[in-house]
Amino acid sequence: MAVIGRDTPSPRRASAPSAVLLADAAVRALRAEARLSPKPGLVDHRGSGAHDDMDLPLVLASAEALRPTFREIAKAAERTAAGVELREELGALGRLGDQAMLRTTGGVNTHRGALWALGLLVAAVAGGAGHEREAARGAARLAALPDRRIPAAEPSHGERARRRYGAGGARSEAEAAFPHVTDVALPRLRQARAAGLGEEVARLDALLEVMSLLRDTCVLHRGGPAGLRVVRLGAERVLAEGGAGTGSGRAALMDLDDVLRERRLSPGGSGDLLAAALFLDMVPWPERPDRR
Ligand SMILES: CC(C)(COP(=O)(O)OP(=O)(O)OC[C@H]1O[C@@H](n2cnc3c(N)ncnc32)[C@H](O)[C@@H]1O)[C@@H](O)C(=O)NCCC(=O)NCCS
Ligand SMILES: Nc1ncnc2c1ncn2[C@@H]1O[C@H](COP(=O)(O)OP(=O)(O)OP(=O)(O)O)[C@@H](O)[C@H]1O
Repeated sequence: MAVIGRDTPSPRRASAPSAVLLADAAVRALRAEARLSPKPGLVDHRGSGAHDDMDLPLVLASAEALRPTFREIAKAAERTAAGVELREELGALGRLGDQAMLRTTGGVNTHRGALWALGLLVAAVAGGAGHEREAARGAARLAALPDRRIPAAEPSHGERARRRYGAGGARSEAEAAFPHVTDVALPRLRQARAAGLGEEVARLDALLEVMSLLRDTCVLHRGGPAGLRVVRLGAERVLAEGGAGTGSGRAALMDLDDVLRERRLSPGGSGDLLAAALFLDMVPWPERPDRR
Protein backbone atom coordinates (compact mmCIF):
# COMPACT_ATOMS: atom_id res chain seq x y z
CA MET A 1 0.00 0.00 0.00
CA ALA A 2 1.65 3.23 -1.11
CA VAL A 3 1.52 6.34 1.03
CA ILE A 4 -0.12 8.80 -1.28
CA GLY A 5 -1.05 12.47 -1.01
CA ARG A 6 -4.03 13.48 1.06
CA ASP A 7 -6.81 13.45 -1.52
CA THR A 8 -5.54 10.82 -3.91
CA PRO A 9 -8.13 8.06 -4.34
CA SER A 10 -7.18 4.77 -2.73
CA PRO A 11 -5.64 2.24 -5.17
CA ARG A 12 -7.93 -0.43 -3.76
CA ARG A 13 -7.79 -3.67 -5.69
CA ALA A 14 -11.14 -4.56 -7.25
CA SER A 15 -11.24 -7.87 -5.39
CA ALA A 16 -10.39 -6.50 -1.91
CA PRO A 17 -12.53 -8.30 0.66
CA SER A 18 -15.55 -6.32 1.85
CA ALA A 19 -15.58 -4.40 5.13
CA VAL A 20 -18.13 -6.86 6.52
CA LEU A 21 -15.93 -9.83 5.64
CA LEU A 22 -12.79 -8.22 7.09
CA ALA A 23 -14.57 -7.31 10.33
CA ASP A 24 -15.84 -10.85 10.53
CA ALA A 25 -12.35 -12.29 10.03
CA ALA A 26 -10.94 -9.97 12.73
CA VAL A 27 -13.62 -10.99 15.23
CA ARG A 28 -13.19 -14.68 14.36
CA ALA A 29 -9.44 -14.38 14.89
CA LEU A 30 -9.98 -12.81 18.33
CA ARG A 31 -12.48 -15.51 19.27
CA ALA A 32 -10.15 -18.28 18.07
CA GLU A 33 -7.26 -16.85 20.10
CA ALA A 34 -9.43 -16.53 23.20
CA ARG A 35 -10.81 -20.09 22.93
CA LEU A 36 -7.45 -21.72 22.25
CA SER A 37 -6.47 -23.78 25.32
CA PRO A 38 -4.34 -24.34 27.32
CA LYS A 39 -2.56 -20.97 26.90
CA PRO A 40 0.01 -20.12 29.58
CA GLY A 41 -1.11 -17.12 31.66
CA LEU A 42 -3.86 -16.05 29.24
CA VAL A 43 -7.63 -16.22 29.44
CA ASP A 44 -8.90 -19.42 27.80
CA HIS A 45 -11.51 -22.17 28.11
CA ARG A 46 -10.13 -23.15 31.49
CA GLY A 47 -10.31 -19.75 33.17
CA SER A 48 -8.76 -16.35 33.76
CA GLY A 49 -5.05 -17.19 33.47
CA ALA A 50 -2.92 -14.54 35.19
CA HIS A 51 -5.87 -12.09 35.21
CA ASP A 52 -8.35 -11.60 38.00
CA ASP A 53 -10.68 -9.31 36.09
CA MET A 54 -11.58 -11.29 32.96
CA ASP A 55 -12.86 -14.65 31.79
CA LEU A 56 -13.72 -16.26 28.46
CA PRO A 57 -17.33 -14.96 28.16
CA LEU A 58 -16.07 -11.42 28.82
CA VAL A 59 -13.30 -11.70 26.23
CA LEU A 60 -15.71 -13.16 23.64
CA ALA A 61 -18.21 -10.35 24.32
CA SER A 62 -15.41 -7.81 23.93
CA ALA A 63 -14.42 -9.33 20.56
CA GLU A 64 -17.99 -9.02 19.32
CA ALA A 65 -18.23 -5.44 20.58
CA LEU A 66 -15.30 -4.55 18.30
CA ARG A 67 -17.04 -5.77 15.11
CA PRO A 68 -18.51 -2.33 14.17
CA THR A 69 -15.14 -0.69 14.82
CA PHE A 70 -13.33 -3.09 12.46
CA ARG A 71 -16.05 -2.50 9.85
CA GLU A 72 -15.69 1.28 10.12
CA ILE A 73 -11.90 0.99 9.96
CA ALA A 74 -12.17 -1.05 6.74
CA LYS A 75 -14.65 1.41 5.23
CA ALA A 76 -12.39 4.35 6.08
CA ALA A 77 -9.45 2.63 4.35
CA GLU A 78 -11.60 1.88 1.30
CA ARG A 79 -12.55 5.57 1.03
CA THR A 80 -9.27 7.27 1.84
CA ALA A 81 -5.74 6.51 0.63
CA ALA A 82 -3.07 5.79 3.21
CA GLY A 83 -1.81 9.09 4.56
CA VAL A 84 -2.12 11.36 7.57
CA GLU A 85 -5.84 11.89 7.02
CA LEU A 86 -6.54 8.15 7.16
CA ARG A 87 -4.15 7.69 10.08
CA GLU A 88 -6.05 10.28 12.08
CA GLU A 89 -9.39 8.77 11.15
CA LEU A 90 -8.15 5.34 12.27
CA GLY A 91 -6.88 6.85 15.53
CA ALA A 92 -10.32 8.33 16.24
CA LEU A 93 -12.05 5.03 15.34
CA GLY A 94 -9.55 3.08 17.46
CA ARG A 95 -10.24 5.29 20.47
CA LEU A 96 -14.00 4.85 19.98
CA GLY A 97 -13.47 1.08 19.73
CA ASP A 98 -11.50 1.20 22.95
CA GLN A 99 -14.45 2.92 24.62
CA ALA A 100 -16.88 0.33 23.22
CA MET A 101 -14.62 -2.40 24.63
CA LEU A 102 -14.49 -0.75 28.06
CA ARG A 103 -18.30 -0.27 28.10
CA THR A 104 -18.77 -3.96 27.32
CA THR A 105 -16.25 -5.20 29.88
CA GLY A 106 -17.06 -2.75 32.68
CA GLY A 107 -13.70 -1.02 32.31
CA VAL A 108 -11.40 -4.01 31.73
CA ASN A 109 -8.73 -3.80 29.01
CA THR A 110 -9.44 -7.05 27.19
CA HIS A 111 -8.35 -6.10 23.68
CA ARG A 112 -6.43 -2.82 23.52
CA GLY A 113 -3.32 -4.32 21.98
CA ALA A 114 -5.34 -6.58 19.69
CA LEU A 115 -7.49 -3.72 18.42
CA TRP A 116 -4.35 -1.78 17.54
CA ALA A 117 -2.70 -4.63 15.61
CA LEU A 118 -5.84 -5.94 13.92
CA GLY A 119 -7.17 -2.46 13.21
CA LEU A 120 -4.04 -1.52 11.29
CA LEU A 121 -4.01 -4.83 9.40
CA VAL A 122 -7.72 -4.57 8.52
CA ALA A 123 -7.06 -1.06 7.17
CA ALA A 124 -4.12 -2.27 5.09
CA VAL A 125 -6.12 -5.12 3.53
CA ALA A 126 -9.16 -2.92 2.87
CA GLY A 127 -6.77 -0.39 1.31
CA GLY A 128 -5.59 -2.89 -1.27
CA ALA A 129 -2.83 -5.09 0.16
CA GLY A 130 -2.66 -8.22 -1.96
CA HIS A 131 -0.81 -10.55 0.38
CA GLU A 132 0.27 -10.95 4.00
CA ARG A 133 3.59 -9.13 3.86
CA GLU A 134 2.09 -6.28 1.90
CA ALA A 135 -0.61 -5.97 4.56
CA ALA A 136 2.01 -5.92 7.33
CA ARG A 137 4.03 -3.28 5.48
CA GLY A 138 0.93 -1.19 4.83
CA ALA A 139 0.00 -1.42 8.51
CA ALA A 140 3.55 -0.35 9.41
CA ARG A 141 3.35 2.73 7.23
CA LEU A 142 0.05 3.71 8.83
CA ALA A 143 1.41 3.11 12.34
CA ALA A 144 4.37 5.39 11.66
CA LEU A 145 2.26 8.33 10.48
CA PRO A 146 1.58 11.11 12.97
CA ASP A 147 -1.82 11.43 14.63
CA ARG A 148 -2.25 15.05 15.70
CA ARG A 149 -5.56 14.27 17.35
CA ILE A 150 -4.16 12.05 20.13
CA PRO A 151 -5.66 13.37 23.36
CA ALA A 152 -3.35 14.05 26.30
CA ALA A 153 -3.59 11.12 28.70
CA GLU A 154 -1.88 9.51 31.63
CA PRO A 155 1.03 7.32 30.48
CA SER A 156 -0.23 3.79 29.75
CA HIS A 157 1.31 0.69 31.31
CA GLY A 158 3.08 0.07 28.01
CA GLU A 159 4.42 3.63 27.96
CA ARG A 160 5.83 3.25 31.46
CA ALA A 161 7.44 -0.10 30.57
CA ARG A 162 8.90 1.44 27.41
CA ARG A 163 10.47 4.33 29.33
CA ARG A 164 11.74 2.16 32.13
CA TYR A 165 13.10 -0.78 30.15
CA GLY A 166 13.59 0.67 26.66
CA ALA A 167 11.22 -1.88 25.11
CA GLY A 168 9.38 -0.87 21.95
CA GLY A 169 6.01 -2.50 22.66
CA ALA A 170 2.93 -2.67 20.46
CA ARG A 171 3.75 0.50 18.53
CA SER A 172 7.27 -0.63 17.53
CA GLU A 173 6.03 -4.06 16.54
CA ALA A 174 3.56 -2.40 14.17
CA GLU A 175 6.11 0.09 12.83
CA ALA A 176 8.49 -2.81 12.10
CA ALA A 177 5.72 -4.50 10.01
CA PHE A 178 4.82 -7.12 12.61
CA PRO A 179 7.93 -9.34 12.36
CA HIS A 180 6.63 -11.64 15.13
CA VAL A 181 3.53 -12.25 13.01
CA THR A 182 5.05 -12.69 9.55
CA ASP A 183 8.42 -14.21 10.47
CA VAL A 184 7.50 -16.16 13.61
CA ALA A 185 3.82 -17.01 14.16
CA LEU A 186 2.72 -17.65 10.56
CA PRO A 187 5.73 -19.79 9.52
CA ARG A 188 5.45 -21.82 12.74
CA LEU A 189 1.73 -22.31 12.23
CA ARG A 190 2.26 -23.58 8.69
CA GLN A 191 5.26 -25.70 9.56
CA ALA A 192 3.25 -27.41 12.30
CA ARG A 193 0.28 -27.97 9.99
CA ALA A 194 2.59 -29.38 7.31
CA ALA A 195 4.05 -31.77 9.91
CA GLY A 196 0.53 -33.08 10.48
CA LEU A 197 0.05 -31.58 13.95
CA GLY A 198 -3.54 -30.68 14.78
CA GLU A 199 -4.72 -27.09 14.43
CA GLU A 200 -4.84 -26.52 18.19
CA VAL A 201 -1.26 -27.70 18.67
CA ALA A 202 -0.11 -25.66 15.66
CA ARG A 203 -1.64 -22.50 17.17
CA LEU A 204 -0.23 -23.20 20.63
CA ASP A 205 3.26 -23.76 19.20
CA ALA A 206 2.98 -20.53 17.21
CA LEU A 207 1.97 -18.67 20.38
CA LEU A 208 4.84 -20.23 22.34
CA GLU A 209 7.38 -19.28 19.72
CA VAL A 210 6.21 -15.66 19.81
CA MET A 211 6.32 -15.75 23.63
CA SER A 212 9.90 -17.05 23.53
CA LEU A 213 11.03 -14.01 21.50
CA LEU A 214 8.77 -11.00 22.16
CA ARG A 215 9.63 -8.11 24.47
CA ASP A 216 6.08 -7.85 25.75
CA THR A 217 5.39 -4.62 27.65
CA CYS A 218 2.40 -6.37 29.23
CA VAL A 219 4.84 -8.79 30.90
CA LEU A 220 7.45 -6.10 31.60
CA HIS A 221 4.86 -3.92 33.30
CA ARG A 222 3.81 -6.71 35.63
CA GLY A 223 7.09 -8.55 36.19
CA GLY A 224 10.01 -6.43 34.96
CA PRO A 225 12.95 -8.01 33.08
CA ALA A 226 12.97 -11.00 35.47
CA GLY A 227 9.32 -11.70 34.62
CA LEU A 228 10.06 -11.40 30.92
CA ARG A 229 12.86 -13.95 31.28
CA VAL A 230 10.49 -16.38 33.00
CA VAL A 231 8.02 -16.10 30.09
CA ARG A 232 10.60 -16.33 27.33
CA LEU A 233 12.68 -19.16 28.78
CA GLY A 234 9.54 -21.04 29.84
CA ALA A 235 8.11 -20.91 26.33
CA GLU A 236 11.47 -21.89 24.85
CA ARG A 237 11.56 -24.91 27.14
CA VAL A 238 8.10 -26.11 26.05
CA LEU A 239 9.26 -25.96 22.42
CA ALA A 240 12.58 -27.66 23.24
CA GLU A 241 10.58 -30.49 24.87
CA GLY A 242 8.75 -31.01 21.57
CA GLY A 243 5.95 -28.43 21.78
CA ALA A 244 2.33 -28.56 22.90
CA GLY A 245 1.68 -31.80 21.00
CA THR A 246 4.08 -34.02 22.96
CA GLY A 247 3.73 -35.41 26.48
CA SER A 248 6.82 -33.70 27.87
CA GLY A 249 6.09 -30.47 25.99
CA ARG A 250 2.55 -30.42 27.39
CA ALA A 251 3.88 -31.04 30.91
CA ALA A 252 6.30 -28.10 30.52
CA LEU A 253 3.44 -25.97 29.21
CA MET A 254 1.31 -26.74 32.27
CA ASP A 255 4.29 -25.94 34.55
CA LEU A 256 4.73 -22.62 32.78
CA ASP A 257 1.02 -21.89 33.15
CA ASP A 258 1.27 -22.49 36.92
CA VAL A 259 4.25 -20.14 37.22
CA LEU A 260 2.65 -17.39 35.14
CA ARG A 261 -0.61 -17.55 37.09
CA GLU A 262 1.24 -17.54 40.39
CA ARG A 263 3.36 -14.54 39.38
CA ARG A 264 0.49 -12.78 37.57
CA LEU A 265 2.47 -12.65 34.33
CA SER A 266 0.25 -12.29 31.28
CA PRO A 267 1.79 -12.64 27.81
CA GLY A 268 -0.96 -10.43 26.36
CA GLY A 269 1.16 -9.04 23.53
CA SER A 270 1.84 -12.59 22.27
CA GLY A 271 -1.89 -13.34 22.43
CA ASP A 272 -2.56 -10.23 20.33
CA LEU A 273 0.05 -11.21 17.74
CA LEU A 274 -1.32 -14.75 17.48
CA ALA A 275 -4.75 -13.21 16.77
CA ALA A 276 -3.11 -11.00 14.11
CA ALA A 277 -1.52 -14.08 12.51
CA LEU A 278 -4.84 -15.95 12.53
CA PHE A 279 -6.49 -12.94 10.89
CA LEU A 280 -3.92 -12.79 8.07
CA ASP A 281 -4.30 -16.54 7.64
CA MET A 282 -8.07 -16.13 7.14
CA VAL A 283 -8.03 -13.35 4.55
CA PRO A 284 -8.93 -14.63 1.07
CA TRP A 285 -5.85 -13.34 -0.79
CA PRO A 286 -5.82 -13.14 -4.57
CA GLU A 287 -2.38 -14.79 -4.68
CA ARG A 288 -1.05 -17.91 -3.03
CA PRO A 289 1.04 -17.17 0.13
CA ASP A 290 4.12 -19.07 -1.13
CA ARG A 291 4.47 -16.81 -4.17
CA ARG A 292 5.78 -13.72 -2.41
C1 LIG B 1 -0.46 1.40 20.55
C2 LIG B 1 -1.55 1.11 21.58
C3 LIG B 1 -1.69 -0.41 21.69
C4 LIG B 1 -1.17 1.69 22.92
O1 LIG B 1 0.02 1.11 23.36
P1 LIG B 1 0.59 1.29 24.82
O2 LIG B 1 1.79 0.40 24.94
O3 LIG B 1 0.82 2.74 25.10
O4 LIG B 1 -0.64 0.86 25.72
P2 LIG B 1 -1.05 -0.35 26.69
O5 LIG B 1 0.00 -0.66 27.67
O6 LIG B 1 -2.39 0.01 27.25
O7 LIG B 1 -1.33 -1.60 25.71
C5 LIG B 1 -0.34 -2.24 25.01
C6 LIG B 1 -0.81 -3.66 24.67
O8 LIG B 1 -0.06 -4.07 23.53
C7 LIG B 1 0.30 -5.42 23.62
N1 LIG B 1 1.79 -5.55 23.53
C8 LIG B 1 2.72 -5.39 24.47
N2 LIG B 1 3.95 -5.57 24.01
C9 LIG B 1 3.82 -5.84 22.72
C10 LIG B 1 4.75 -6.10 21.70
N3 LIG B 1 6.07 -6.12 21.89
N4 LIG B 1 4.25 -6.33 20.47
C11 LIG B 1 2.94 -6.31 20.23
N5 LIG B 1 2.00 -6.08 21.18
C12 LIG B 1 2.44 -5.84 22.40
C13 LIG B 1 -0.22 -5.93 24.95
O9 LIG B 1 -1.44 -6.58 24.77
C14 LIG B 1 -0.45 -4.67 25.74
O10 LIG B 1 -1.48 -4.81 26.69
C15 LIG B 1 -2.90 1.60 21.12
O11 LIG B 1 -3.89 1.37 22.09
C16 LIG B 1 -3.01 3.05 20.67
O12 LIG B 1 -2.13 3.89 20.72
N6 LIG B 1 -4.18 3.32 20.20
C17 LIG B 1 -4.56 4.62 19.71
C18 LIG B 1 -5.65 4.46 18.72
C19 LIG B 1 -5.08 4.23 17.36
O13 LIG B 1 -4.26 4.97 16.86
N7 LIG B 1 -5.57 3.23 16.64
C20 LIG B 1 -5.23 3.03 15.28
C21 LIG B 1 -5.45 1.64 14.76
S1 LIG B 1 -6.96 0.93 15.25
N1 LIG C 1 -6.31 -14.55 25.85
C1 LIG C 1 -5.96 -13.42 26.44
N2 LIG C 1 -6.12 -13.24 27.75
C2 LIG C 1 -5.76 -12.09 28.33
N3 LIG C 1 -5.23 -11.04 27.70
C3 LIG C 1 -5.03 -11.14 26.39
C4 LIG C 1 -5.38 -12.34 25.70
N4 LIG C 1 -5.03 -12.18 24.43
C5 LIG C 1 -4.53 -10.96 24.31
N5 LIG C 1 -4.52 -10.29 25.48
C6 LIG C 1 -4.02 -8.90 25.63
O1 LIG C 1 -3.52 -8.60 26.95
C7 LIG C 1 -3.82 -7.26 27.29
C8 LIG C 1 -4.33 -7.20 28.73
O2 LIG C 1 -3.25 -7.10 29.57
P1 LIG C 1 -3.32 -6.40 31.01
O3 LIG C 1 -4.49 -6.91 31.78
O4 LIG C 1 -1.95 -6.59 31.59
O5 LIG C 1 -3.59 -4.91 30.64
P2 LIG C 1 -3.49 -3.63 31.51
O6 LIG C 1 -4.84 -3.02 31.55
O7 LIG C 1 -2.38 -2.83 30.90
O8 LIG C 1 -2.99 -4.12 32.97
P3 LIG C 1 -3.68 -4.46 34.40
O9 LIG C 1 -4.78 -5.48 34.17
O10 LIG C 1 -2.51 -5.02 35.14
O11 LIG C 1 -4.21 -3.18 34.95
C9 LIG C 1 -4.86 -6.75 26.34
O12 LIG C 1 -4.37 -5.60 25.68
C10 LIG C 1 -5.11 -7.89 25.36
O13 LIG C 1 -5.05 -7.41 24.02
